[in-house]
Amino acid sequence: MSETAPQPQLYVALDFADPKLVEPFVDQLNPGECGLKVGKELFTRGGPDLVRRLVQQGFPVFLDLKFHDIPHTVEQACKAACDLGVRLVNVHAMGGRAMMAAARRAVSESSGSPALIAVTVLTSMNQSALAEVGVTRPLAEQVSMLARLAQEEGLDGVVCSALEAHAMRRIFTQPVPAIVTPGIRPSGAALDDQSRVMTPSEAIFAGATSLVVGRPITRAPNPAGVVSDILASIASSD
Ligand SMILES: O=C(O)c1cc(=O)[nH]c(=O)n1[C@@H]1O[C@H](COP(=O)(O)O)[C@@H](O)[C@H]1O
Repeated sequence: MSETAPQPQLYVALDFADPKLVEPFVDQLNPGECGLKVGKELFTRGGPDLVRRLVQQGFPVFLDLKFHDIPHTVEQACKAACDLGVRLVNVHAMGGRAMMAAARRAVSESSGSPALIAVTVLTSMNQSALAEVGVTRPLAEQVSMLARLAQEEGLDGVVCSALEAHAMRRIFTQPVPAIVTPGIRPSGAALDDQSRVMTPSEAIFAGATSLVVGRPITRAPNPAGVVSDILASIASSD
């Protein structure tokens, strides 16, 4: 198991269509309070230089590219991700054991110390969406099965919904596992395309170690205020 840097309790998902919107948005946030998540949309438009700039500004960065490919390709992609100096990288557990082992090798051999986590079942999916892709096992069991595979291959944690966080704590027994939960909605916020959701304080209480929150922050009139409110609400659930 690698020695990884600590993870922030909150990653703000920077799902912006235009990279020019990132700088003024990020200027409102404090690297001591939250990390930033760069996903497929922003990375495809903004590229690695944008990620490097966020790292240079002192933010912990979660490069959320959910690699899912043959083992060699994922190994090389993970090396490239680590070279950017990010704090957290992810792969899809559905890529299988050999793919996760290749990712583990790449990240362990990198000079940085990002945590490597596996996406289990996307938080946008429910039981019937899972059945449509041929998985008839109960959703929670599917999450646990994939998490066990990831744990056996030495990954540092998982991405799952907060509904499964408690079960993940029994699978990842290291002192500081990375149980990263998107699908977080402050009470009353729109669900958007998320299915398996919890509020920030419920998620931390359930065992999540880092929350991923996008639209409830990025679309708010006062994003820094929402960040403060979320951090205050989880401080009492630790
Ligand atoms: O890996 C992820 O970050 C992720 C996994 C998952 O199962 N569900 C999920 O929503 N995400 C990401 O988390 C973010 C959630 O954004 P909001 O729904 O706007 O809060 C998006 O950037 C998603 O790509």
